[in-house]
Amino acid sequence: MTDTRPGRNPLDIVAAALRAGFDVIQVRPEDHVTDREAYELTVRVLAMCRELGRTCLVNDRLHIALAAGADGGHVGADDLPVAAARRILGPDAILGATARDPQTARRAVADGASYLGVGPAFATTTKSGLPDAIGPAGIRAVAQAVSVPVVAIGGVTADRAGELYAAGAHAVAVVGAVSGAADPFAAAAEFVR
Ligand SMILES: Cc1ncc(COP(=O)(O)OP(=O)(O)O)c(N)n1
Ligand SMILES: Cc1ncsc1CCOP(=O)(O)O
Ligand SMILES: [Mg+2]
Repeated sequence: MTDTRPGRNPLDIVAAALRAGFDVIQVRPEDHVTDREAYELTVRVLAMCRELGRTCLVNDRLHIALAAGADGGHVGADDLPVAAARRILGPDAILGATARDPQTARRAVADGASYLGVGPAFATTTKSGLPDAIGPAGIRAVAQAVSVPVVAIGGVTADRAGELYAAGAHAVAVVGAVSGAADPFAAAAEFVR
């Protein structure tokens, strides 16, 4: 996931992550990023993904996903409802939804989510205002409740990704462990390894 915090260089980090072998990039423009900036970032990330046959999603701002021609989007509790997001993106797009418990997860899938982002798996400082970490057990509870892929998110490090896969995660989503690393390529490669 892109890191648009001041002082970070999202494009360089995306390039490193793709070179290391990440399959999916989610463009996640934070609130201070204008639509124009988010669109331009998405167009550039999408071009990098297309060159390598990787997938590009856009968080929250589905109009930008559509305008840029991205593969889909992701919505959470403060964003468009999943069913509305599905109507906007159409039947074939990838649509992720955030869920922290089995009930929300089942509802999101019934409403059209094609994968679920589940967390925070562990404590994180990347996003404020999050509930307590749910740990591998929380990931397992959701993974057992649905048949779509579960993506564990929040405080994920390469060291701890294995616990999440063992709990039923299909993938992990990462911001800080790659973007905050002294060597983002090496950090991303460690995840892939
Ligand atoms: C893969 C994935 N999982 C969860 C989220 C979080 O979405 P949301 O809860 O809407 O929070 P923001 O990312 O919008 O701040 C995600 N983006 N991706
Ligand atoms: C957007 C979001 N939602 C739950 S945790 C999180 C941030 C993930 O970032 P990091 O990988 O740095 O903990
Ligand atoms: Mg959101």
